[in-house]
Amino acid sequence: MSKVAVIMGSTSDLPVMQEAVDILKGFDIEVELDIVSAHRTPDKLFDYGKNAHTRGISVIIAGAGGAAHLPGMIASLSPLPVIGVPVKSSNSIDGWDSVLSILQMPGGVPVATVALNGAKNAGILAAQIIGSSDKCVLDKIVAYKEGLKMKVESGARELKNK
Ligand SMILES: Nc1c(C(=O)O)ncn1[C@@H]1O[C@H](COP(=O)(O)O)[C@@H](O)[C@H]1O
Repeated sequence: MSKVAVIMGSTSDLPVMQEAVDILKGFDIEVELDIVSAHRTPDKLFDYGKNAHTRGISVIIAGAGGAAHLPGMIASLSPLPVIGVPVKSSNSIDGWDSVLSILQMPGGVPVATVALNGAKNAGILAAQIIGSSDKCVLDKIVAYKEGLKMKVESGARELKNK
């Protein structure tokens, strides 16, 4: 069974990153949660990036704020797809520091960057990557999208009846 790693630079990122965990669990996808910091725990970062694929992990979601080097460094070390979540941390320059650190990767080392604090979309994207080769997960994504459509339609009906 496929597993997604959700890692972040600090426990202070957890309120944002929890949204990725919740949506993945909603798709019945196993999650490995950890704190890894390129700046504060560089040895752990190297070990994590080099070995994640050997533990049955299929996708890595990495969230960090400020000078957010974690997603890019993990992408440099791992052969797995990495989804980066820019986190608006308390000391940030309105989140732009994190967005630009994660977004502007050099050629050859992609990080699929979602919106600021966009951990929920990171979780959905990870599920879609797994779903491209796992029919069971794909069916759950189809049902999820159907739910989104029904919600909009019921909102539109309510509006018409006002
Ligand atoms: N950007 C990074 C990295 C890294 O990129 O390795 N490690 C921690 N941090 C970020 O520092 C911010 C403040 O962290 P603290 O709240 O622990 O001071 C967090 O948003 C974290 O992701």
